[in-house]
Amino acid sequence: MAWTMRLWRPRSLGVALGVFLTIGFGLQLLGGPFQRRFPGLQLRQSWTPSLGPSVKSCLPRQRLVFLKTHKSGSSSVLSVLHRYGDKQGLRFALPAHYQFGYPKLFQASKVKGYHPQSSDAKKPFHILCHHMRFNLKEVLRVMPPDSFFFSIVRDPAALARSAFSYYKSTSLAFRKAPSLAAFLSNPRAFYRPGGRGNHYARNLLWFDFGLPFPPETRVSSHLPRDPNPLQLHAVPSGAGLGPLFQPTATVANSHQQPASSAPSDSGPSSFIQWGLAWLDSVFDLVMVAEYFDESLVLLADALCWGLDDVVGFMHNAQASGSEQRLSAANKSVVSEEQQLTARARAWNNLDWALYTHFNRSLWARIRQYGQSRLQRAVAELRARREALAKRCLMGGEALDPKYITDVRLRPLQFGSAKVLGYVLQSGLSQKDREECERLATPELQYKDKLDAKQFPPTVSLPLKTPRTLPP
Ligand SMILES: Nc1ncnc2c1ncn2[C@@H]1O[C@H](COP(=O)(O)OS(=O)(=O)O)[C@@H](OP(=O)(O)O)[C@H]1O
Repeated sequence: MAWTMRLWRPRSLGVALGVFLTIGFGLQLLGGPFQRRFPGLQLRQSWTPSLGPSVKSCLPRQRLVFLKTHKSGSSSVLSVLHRYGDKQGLRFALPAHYQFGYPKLFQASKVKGYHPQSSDAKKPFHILCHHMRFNLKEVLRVMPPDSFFFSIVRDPAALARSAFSYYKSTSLAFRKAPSLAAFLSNPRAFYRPGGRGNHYARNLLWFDFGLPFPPETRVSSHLPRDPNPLQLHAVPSGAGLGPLFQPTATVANSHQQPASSAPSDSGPSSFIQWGLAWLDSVFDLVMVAEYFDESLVLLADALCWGLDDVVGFMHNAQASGSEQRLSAANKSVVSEEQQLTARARAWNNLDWALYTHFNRSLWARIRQYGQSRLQRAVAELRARREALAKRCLMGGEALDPKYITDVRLRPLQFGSAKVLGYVLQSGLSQKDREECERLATPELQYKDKLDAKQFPPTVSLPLKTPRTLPP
C-alpha cells in the first residue's frame, strides 16, 4: 500500500485531488482492467532487447493487440500484421465491417465470433488490430492479458495535415475551415467540442488511446461512454516521468528530435502524466511514424520475428503529402510551414505530450538495443524493401490510383487527396505474385480476404427434391 501513502502526503494532496477530479471519467473507463493486466498496480517491466543475432532463444510472439491510431502510418503496420497472420494461419479478431464501432469505445461484442464465456486459455484470437477507440477492459475480454500490446504515434503537425485533407468533409470543424492554416490560426472559430467528427480535429491520438480529456477540452455530453464501467480509485504508481519537452539524444545524432515548437515549457500537467504513465503500463511498444523503420526493427526484436516478417510497403499515403514536401523548398513556404507546425502542436497539446513521450521512450530503447546494431538492421530492412519493390511493383513505387485498375489493389479513395497504391509487375511467377499481392493489398481488401478465410460462406446444400415434381 506504499503507493496509497505516497498519494496522501500533504505535498501530493493538491496534485492527487486535481487528478481525481479531472480524471474521474477516465478511471471509470480504465480502472478495472488496469488491475487485471498488472496485479498489484505494478508498472510493466522495462523492455529488454535481445542480445544479438547469434543468440536466438525466443519463441515468436503471436498474441498481439495493435491499437491502430488514425493518420499515423498505422495502415502500413496493419499490412505487416495482415501478411504475417495470413501466412502463419493466425486468427484475427475482426470487426463486422472495417472498424470496431469507432468512434465509440471498443466493445468485445463487436468482434465477429466472440463468445463471452471463453476463458483466457480458450480465447480464440491471435491478433486484434483494426481501428478502435481503445478500451482495455473490453479488449481483455477478447485477448489474453499477456498479449503484446503496441501502437504507433506521429508528430501531431504531420498528423493534422494528413487528417485535415482526409477528414475535410467528415469533421464539422474542418469542413467549415477554408484551409488548415486558417483553421489553426483561430481554431475556436471552427471547432466545437463534440461536434460531428470533431475528434479528428483535435488530439486524435489521445482520443484513439481511449484516454479521458481534461475539463477544458472535454466533450463529455457527446462522447460515447462505457456502458458498464468498473471502478478503481487509484492512480498508477511509479509514474516517475521526467520533463517531457526536452531534446533527446539520437542515433548518430542525425535525427532532429521534437524539442522546438513545444506548446509548453512548464512540462505536462499531472493529468497528462497520469495518462502517459497509464499507457506505459499497458503498451509494450509504441512505434513512431517518423522513425518507422527503427520502430519496425524494435518490433521484430520484441516479437522474436525476422526482418522479413516486418518488411513491407507504405500504405495509405496521400498524394498531397509529397506535393507539400516539394513546395516546402520555397523559403516563404518554409516559414509558413514552421508556423503551421508550431500551431498544430500547440492546438493538439495532449497529442504533442503523447508524441514527445513515446518518441523519447523509443530512443531510450534504441540505446538499449545498440545504436550501430540498429543502424545495420535498418539498412538491411531498407535493402530488402527495395529489392521487393523492384521485384513486385510497376515503377518500383506507389502510384496514382488512376493507374490501378485491379480493384483488389486499389485503395479506398477518401478525403480531398488521392490515396496512392500499387500495380504489380507483369510476368511474375505464381509464388512471387502471391507474395507481391500480399505486400500490395490495401487494408480493406485484405480484411475482406481474412474475413472470407475465417468465415467461409456456408454452402447451402441443394434440397433433395426430385428434379421433376410429381403432378
Ligand atoms: N512507413 C511510414 N512512415 C511514415 N508515414 C507513413 C508510413 N506509412 C504511411 N504513412 C503515412 O501515414 C498516413 C496514413 O496513416 P494511417 O494509415 O494511420 O491512416 S488511416 O487512419 O488508417 O486512414 C499517410 O500520411 P499522409 O500521406 O500525410 O496523409 C501516410 O503517408
